[in-house]
Amino acid sequence: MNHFLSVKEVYNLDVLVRNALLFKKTPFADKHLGKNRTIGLLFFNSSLRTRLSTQRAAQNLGMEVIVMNVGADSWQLEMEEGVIMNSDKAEHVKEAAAVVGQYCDIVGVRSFPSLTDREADYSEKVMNQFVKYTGRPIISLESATRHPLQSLTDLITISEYKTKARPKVVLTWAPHVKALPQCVPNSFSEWMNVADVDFVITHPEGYELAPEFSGNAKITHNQNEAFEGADFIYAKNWSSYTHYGQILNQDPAWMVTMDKMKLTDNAKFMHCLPVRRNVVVEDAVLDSDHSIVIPQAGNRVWAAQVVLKEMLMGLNRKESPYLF
Ligand SMILES: NCCC[C@H](NC(=O)CCC(=O)O)C(=O)O
Ligand SMILES: NC(=O)OP(=O)(O)O
Repeated sequence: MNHFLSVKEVYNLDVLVRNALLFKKTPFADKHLGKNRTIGLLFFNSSLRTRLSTQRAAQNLGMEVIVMNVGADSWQLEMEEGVIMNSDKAEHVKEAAAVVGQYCDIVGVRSFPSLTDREADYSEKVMNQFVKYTGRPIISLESATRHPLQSLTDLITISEYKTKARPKVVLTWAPHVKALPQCVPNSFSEWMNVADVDFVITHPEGYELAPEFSGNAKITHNQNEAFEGADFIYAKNWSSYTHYGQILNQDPAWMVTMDKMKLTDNAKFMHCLPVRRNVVVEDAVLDSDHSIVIPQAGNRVWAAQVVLKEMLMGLNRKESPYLF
């Protein structure tokens, strides 16, 4: 694995999930692999889980970790090519990314979408600049359109908790007070569409995801119908893709409640977190046995660790091609 930006870089999904669960049993089995290797984690946006779990995963592999809140601590970066840099942005990504590449063997980047310029966001302008100029393998820590470490975690968690060979997995839109990215639902859909699950998406009208992500999923505007017989309920708010970045609906009737969970086949409740209680999902669900959001977040470590292991093995192969 060179870069990790989407499910497309994954050669064998089943093996990746199985190896992640092996790390859960023996976290330090590959402690030697990251010796004298450094990962740099660059955050343009806030994070709790991604930052700590990736750091922990790297440490489990024996790596050194450097973290920077680019949005707050370093220079503001210019992402456009060929511009006159007379605004507030002091440094171009061409230099910044290349310099970070001098200090690190692998670089992680978190950069949310603007939600104002759909074309720029969906062309992954920022992430691609880092891929182009860092000269190192890049791991997405949530980009403008995807959150692959989260989706791998979700697949690992579903594999762990499923009680049927082919569970029914429902992605449901839920209300929110802010306009949020489509990354998590895009990415979740992309991964579920290649996994062995019965995948259903439910959302109000106007919240259709980009077709490249929703793919062949069953889509319904009837949330109750979607919940019937479900084994997993995955809740998430997102802003509109078609009316780009807008909030079209804040109807509290879309909140996940205990009454709705009763329609399911005793489903597990999942959310990537952070979650707003009693807006997205009511307390009663989050505090019940339905909720697996904490072990789900715990699995972020094993997802990051299995991806970093693949990347480290790739680096070793490149540097010592005759040993492999
Ligand atoms: N990394 C996981 C989700 C990050 C982001 N959520 C948020 O920004 C929530 C912010 C709030 O609730 O104020 C999102 O939806 O993509
Ligand atoms: N789920 C997730 O990515 O959480 P953070 O935004 O806290 O990293």
